[in-house]
Amino acid sequence: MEGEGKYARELDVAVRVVHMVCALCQRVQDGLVSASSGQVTSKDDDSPVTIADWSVQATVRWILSDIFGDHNVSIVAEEDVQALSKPDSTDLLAAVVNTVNECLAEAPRYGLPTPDTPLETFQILEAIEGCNSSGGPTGRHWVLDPIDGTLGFVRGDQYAVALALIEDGKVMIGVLGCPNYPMKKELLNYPYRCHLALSKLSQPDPDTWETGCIIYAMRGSGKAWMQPLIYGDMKLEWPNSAREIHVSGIVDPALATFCESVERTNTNHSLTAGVAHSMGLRKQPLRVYSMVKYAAIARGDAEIFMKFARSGYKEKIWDHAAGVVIVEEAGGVVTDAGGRSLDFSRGVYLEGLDRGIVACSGPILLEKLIGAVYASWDSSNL
Ligand SMILES: Nc1ncnc2c1ncn2[C@@H]1O[C@H](COP(=O)(O)OS(=O)(=O)O)[C@@H](OP(=O)(O)O)[C@H]1O
Ligand SMILES: [Mg+2]
Repeated sequence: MEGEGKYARELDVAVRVVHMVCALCQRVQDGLVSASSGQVTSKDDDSPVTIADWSVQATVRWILSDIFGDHNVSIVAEEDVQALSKPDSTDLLAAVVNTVNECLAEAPRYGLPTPDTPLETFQILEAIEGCNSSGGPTGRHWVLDPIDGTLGFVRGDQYAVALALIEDGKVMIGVLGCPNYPMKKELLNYPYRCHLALSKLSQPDPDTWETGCIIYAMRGSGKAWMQPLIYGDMKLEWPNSAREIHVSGIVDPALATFCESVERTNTNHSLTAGVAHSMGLRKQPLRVYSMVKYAAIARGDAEIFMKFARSGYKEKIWDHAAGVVIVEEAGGVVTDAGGRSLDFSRGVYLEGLDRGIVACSGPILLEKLIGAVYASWDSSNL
């Protein structure tokens, strides 16, 4: 099991807290999908943010600070309090305060501490603001994407909660909560809403893992693990049916599946189509929101992931850290398009990235993929 090693305590806490906030997210997503409007706010860059983004960030900060000590915890995370502090955001802020307190009240079921009294608004704002570290080459930094794939989240589709721990510039542990990624991989092939409609007709069955999963790994263990999400009144009992996961053994491009971003603003679909053609991939791309794509590679449900953002866009560490260590420990490889490892030591951004990010189930496919990127690059219109 994963219970040994320098980061055993951190991993245990990280897995528990991700389980807990996934339940929060599912409640909010159910509400969003059935509500008509008014629950999604736009940030200054026009990207969407919901009460779940802030609530997850505040909850994770409170738990990590309580367990490891406020002054020992540095967190690099996606959200700030700007939109939440506007004069017309009172209802939004009240909803966040409620959501965080509801979630923390459940903490003992996850083996986590709970506050003696509900947190006050200022404490919750402080917790969100307290995640403003910018990482760097030395020391320990937690990296959190409270909701990765916010578009998928608001559309009732795939999203992930991603928590990683970086020490001295290296990602040492990664946890991905994928509440809408059940055991059956076929379900990734069509919008999650369809599955949701079907599964609402019956109670989730833990043996078929219909409720989604948590995936995690510790650097150097050579292992990656998956647990089913708990639901209803269940208590998180370690090891919670954990099972080891591994990347796919497929090396023939004709049999390989590649996955990529849904939104064409986030990746260049015509470039990836050219690369796919050049390396002999035959299957249709699997377009999935969020870091669930890394989870798909680690679980062996897909063999290749590519992301080529438009030039000028800088990738953030919270969109990749957890996924990278999980894929690597599950037996896969993640590099930039020049075959170099991603550098998590340079702050909030993945500086020095050569064109884009690729992940493969192994070195044979990676070599072919990088060759195909070189062959396709000049004809792409980036
Ligand atoms: N222009 C642009 N180019 C590239 N990447 C961008 C861009 N804008 C945003 N982002 C970041 O991409 C994150 C979502 O990536 P995905 O691969 O999951 O995309 S998609 O949702 O499937 O379309 C997304 O994460 P979330 O904000 O957590 O959803 C962003 O951090
Ligand atoms: Mg993200």
